[in-house]
Amino acid sequence: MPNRRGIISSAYWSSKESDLSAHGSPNTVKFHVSPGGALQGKLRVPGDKSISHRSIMLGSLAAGVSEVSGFLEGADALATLAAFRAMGVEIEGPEQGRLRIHGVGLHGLQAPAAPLDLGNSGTSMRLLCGLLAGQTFDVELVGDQSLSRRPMQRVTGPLASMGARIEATDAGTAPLRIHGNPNLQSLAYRMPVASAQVKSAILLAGLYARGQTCVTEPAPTRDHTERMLRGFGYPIDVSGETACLEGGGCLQPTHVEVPADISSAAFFLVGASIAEGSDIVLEHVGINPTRTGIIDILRLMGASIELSNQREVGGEPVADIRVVSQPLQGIEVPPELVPLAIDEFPAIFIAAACAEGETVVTGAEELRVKESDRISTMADGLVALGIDARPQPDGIRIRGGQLTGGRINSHGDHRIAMAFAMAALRANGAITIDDCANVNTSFPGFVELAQTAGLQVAAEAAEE
Ligand SMILES: O=C(O)C1=C[C@@H](OP(=O)(O)O)[C@@H](O)[C@H](O)C1
Ligand SMILES: C=C(OP(=O)(O)O)C(=O)O
Repeated sequence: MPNRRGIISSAYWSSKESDLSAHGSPNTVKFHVSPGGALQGKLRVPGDKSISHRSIMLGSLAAGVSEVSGFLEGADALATLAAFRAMGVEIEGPEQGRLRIHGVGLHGLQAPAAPLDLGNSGTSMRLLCGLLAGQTFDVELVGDQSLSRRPMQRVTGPLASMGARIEATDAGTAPLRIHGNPNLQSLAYRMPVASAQVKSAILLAGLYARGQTCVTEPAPTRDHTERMLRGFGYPIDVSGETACLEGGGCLQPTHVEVPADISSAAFFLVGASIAEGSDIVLEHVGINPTRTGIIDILRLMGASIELSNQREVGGEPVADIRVVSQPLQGIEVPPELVPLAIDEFPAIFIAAACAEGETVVTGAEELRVKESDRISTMADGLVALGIDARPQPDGIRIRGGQLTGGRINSHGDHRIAMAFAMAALRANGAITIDDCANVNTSFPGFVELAQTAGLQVAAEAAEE
């Protein structure tokens, strides 16, 4: 409950937020961030969201008990977990990031009694479209207001050519009704958009299809599905930009160790780079090369980022990352890095606002169809803080300058909220950020961890 000063305890967050985000909640939480300060210390951010989703999905389809450690207990991954429980999978935990999933095998899922509510999570909805297309039962998938606006045709289209029958709204959005078809055809699909969600949805449908399903991507995207299928003993052939698998195999249970999420670490990479006097180490962060665009982009801007203790954990590369503050320069972000940093642009735009000169991002139109339109939401917020930020159809131009204090509407987008919280490190006045409840979708405990590191941030109950 909010206490007398309106500060919200973490217990209140964890008990309430998944409910709130799952139902297109009113604006119930705001962040108040005092200006200035520096980031210091050793931090471990929560588990990787993409890998956490996939651990539930593949663990549920395996023939036997799998264990997961480091699982992200955020609302998005918990929505996936609840969906599989509703389809008859026994899942013990999460208890401090540990789960025991009693996998039911490829053909053991049962019809859920009610629509599956995936809250704010695009990954859950798109991957489930593929995984559920070949079942023997029908399912309805629903989400919050933001998820109900996001394009689903990119998965329902290719899945339809495999024989999937998925009804959507006229706009191609959720709610989705999946009519299970146990006789899916295989597919060779060349994706028009660089999207790991589309690639994964088709590969998951391919598990149920007769013959070989192949997906070719226009540029590399995160490959956690491919790596984890291998970890579950499922043969998958990746050659160049094409991944292929045969349907009808069997997943063997395994132990998935989820590394810390580089997308959550990104806020601290940027915060420590921009705030003079900062020196932090982020421990045990996943550095899969399909996710490290943020490191490459910040280094091109002049950031001081060192990796140490590089190792492989459960099929994924991991490292400790040290960041020391450095003056940044504006750059033209190489378009080939865009898919490798796709979720990190809200944070990168804050780095750009603190850099000397202009930063130009192109080839990033995908940002317009995330939890919010991240190009216009970020541009509006930066302009509100006195920065020259010009949205373009496929990106943005940002000229670095002095950030002022001000009030930001995050439009319920977790990454916008956290990015602007870090901006306060370089602002000359306080920043208030509205509509922050959804930070819990990807980063439970953000406020507490950021406070520990030195950010003067408080979560407060918003006046309703
Ligand atoms: O596969 C995944 O886990 C994800 C893929 C990306 O989406 P797209 O596939 O739409 O680029 C990313 O933005 C999302 O946060 C997670
Ligand atoms: C885009 C994101 O997630 P999703 O697509 O799963 O909602 C994100 O976390 O930034």
